[in-house]
Amino acid sequence: MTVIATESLSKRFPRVTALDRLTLDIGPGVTGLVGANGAGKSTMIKILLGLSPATEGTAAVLGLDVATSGGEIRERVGYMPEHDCLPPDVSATEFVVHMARMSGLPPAAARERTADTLRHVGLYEERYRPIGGYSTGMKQRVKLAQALVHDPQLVFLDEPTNGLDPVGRDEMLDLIRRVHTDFGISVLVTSHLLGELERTCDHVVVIDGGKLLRSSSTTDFTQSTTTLAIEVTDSDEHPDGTAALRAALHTRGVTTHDDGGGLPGAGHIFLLDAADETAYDLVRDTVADLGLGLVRMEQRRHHIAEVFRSQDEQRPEQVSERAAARAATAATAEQTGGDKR
Ligand SMILES: Nc1ncnc2c1ncn2[C@@H]1O[C@H](COP(=O)(O)OP(=O)(O)OP(=O)(O)O)[C@@H](O)[C@H]1O
Repeated sequence: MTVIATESLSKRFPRVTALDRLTLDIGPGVTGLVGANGAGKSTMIKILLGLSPATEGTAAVLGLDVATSGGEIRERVGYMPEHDCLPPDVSATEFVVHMARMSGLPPAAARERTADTLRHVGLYEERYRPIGGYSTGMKQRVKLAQALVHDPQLVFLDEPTNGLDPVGRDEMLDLIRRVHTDFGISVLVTSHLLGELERTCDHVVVIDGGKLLRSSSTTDFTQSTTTLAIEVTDSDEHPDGTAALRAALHTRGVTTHDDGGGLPGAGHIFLLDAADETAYDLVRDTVADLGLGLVRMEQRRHHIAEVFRSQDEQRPEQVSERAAARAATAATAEQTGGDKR
């Protein structure tokens, strides 16, 4: 089943091509639309909502043509805009009830749905306080609630983690995942951070400068590697268990590497290439011979940003330097919990 389909979709402004012949076929579930600032994410959402006409090409949302059925699409789709657009003097309840009424719900149903939705996004206790006194995270939740209150089939969430600290981002990403798992609502969520989408999304679409770089399931992006990450305990006999194990493996002909991948506890973790299962047995036996405890032996998965770095190395003519630099910037920003502004 297709939820969003575009065919050679383009949007040209006088000075810039915001979308350049984008062809996509997106199914149900949680889909991430990722790209740096100015990549064309918000423009795409506005076209899909039927709010802004495409210059060329076609697009359909839930089987409805965006050029002719904008009203019907907006009845069935929720939209969380990127920028702060909330009235400061009213409470979350008043605002969300108002938005529910605008969507056509009768007064009693609007109040009931508002209470349910605010509970779902974790704002139930605060629902009668004026929005002006809310934190950024609470405001993002109000924006999410108003997008969900009319029980849409699909929601567009434009940069919902913007301005949030790492804990707030994790909570928002969990909430987004639950929008799909608890209510069966499909989600299109945009982000400029490649890495945060791999935990949340079933499918990821990457655009750069309005062009499609890749559209794949998240598991295709993050296939397992043949690299093993190993972590062991220290012992009285081997106060640096990691060094002892690496030396022992070295004498048995196995080359190990430092972990450069930012796994938790990096420094105590090292990597080795495991071409086949004998490597697992060798590590297990060597750890046992040394009398150490094995904390972790796991196959590493690719991170999405790494995929772009390696694509750039392999196919420089197809993936622009600018795209790789942006991917790297996004990955760095994410590691430091940074925000784009
Ligand atoms: N109404 C407009 N008139 C002219 N140019 C526009 C207009 N809207 C967007 N653009 C340009 O189109 C390009 C894509 O913008 P868009 O807002 O879709 O990017 P984005 O990926 O959502 O980035 P951001 O997260 O910064 O909003 C940018 O170069 C932007 O300056």
